[in-house]
Amino acid sequence: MNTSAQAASKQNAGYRSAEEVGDGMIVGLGTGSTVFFAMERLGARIREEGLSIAGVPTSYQAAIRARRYGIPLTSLDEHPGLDIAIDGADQVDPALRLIKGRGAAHLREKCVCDAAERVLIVVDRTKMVETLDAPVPVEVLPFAVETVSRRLAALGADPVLREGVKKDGPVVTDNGNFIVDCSFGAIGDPDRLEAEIASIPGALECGLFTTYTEKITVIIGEEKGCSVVSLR
Ligand SMILES: O=C(CO)[C@H](O)[C@H](O)COP(=O)(O)O
Repeated sequence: MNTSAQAASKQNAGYRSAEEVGDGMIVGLGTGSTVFFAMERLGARIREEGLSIAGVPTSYQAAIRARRYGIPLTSLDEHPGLDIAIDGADQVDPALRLIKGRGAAHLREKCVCDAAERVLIVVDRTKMVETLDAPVPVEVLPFAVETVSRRLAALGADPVLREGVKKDGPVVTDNGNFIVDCSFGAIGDPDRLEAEIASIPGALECGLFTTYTEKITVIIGEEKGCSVVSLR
């Protein structure tokens, strides 16, 4: 898919997801280029229709974007139950299991996903795969980065500490932790792998999302229009 087709697909998915948001809702706001289109459209609905919502941002980047689009912000402390969350993904399999975290925001994104009644995942078609096989990001307590990396290697990964692009040294997340990217190749049993990673002390959260499939709706943006997939 060329870049302009991909941008149009992301925009269509993002805009479509914003139409699912109703007056008075508390909305989880994911991180990434696709969900930013959703925020842009939500901002337009606030201005044009008087839509009244508040968003819980999953990163500094999401908070900055939401403010720019005029979306009032709140927190999980104030709203531990969210009506809906909108987020992107790096890969989606036919059972609606996800790999997330290219933007290193998956720890907060998982908290928001867990707190939401419904979750809209906005992607372009390149993200839809038969088998999850992208590197799985793991947010790691810096104190334990070596022990966690050893345990991840024992699970079959090739763990790589994520380095900054416009910064020397490791990427530091919004929570003050490191990211270790783990290539496992094709992941035969994502549910088990997520549980195994969760059992490692110091591995704070991984980018596999396997337990929310029943409340997820995937909006797949196409160059023209969208298709919608859910298990319900
Ligand atoms: O998980 C994420 C950030 O942690 C993003 O949602 C995911 O990387 C998709 O991003 P994009 O919409 O820019 O392709």
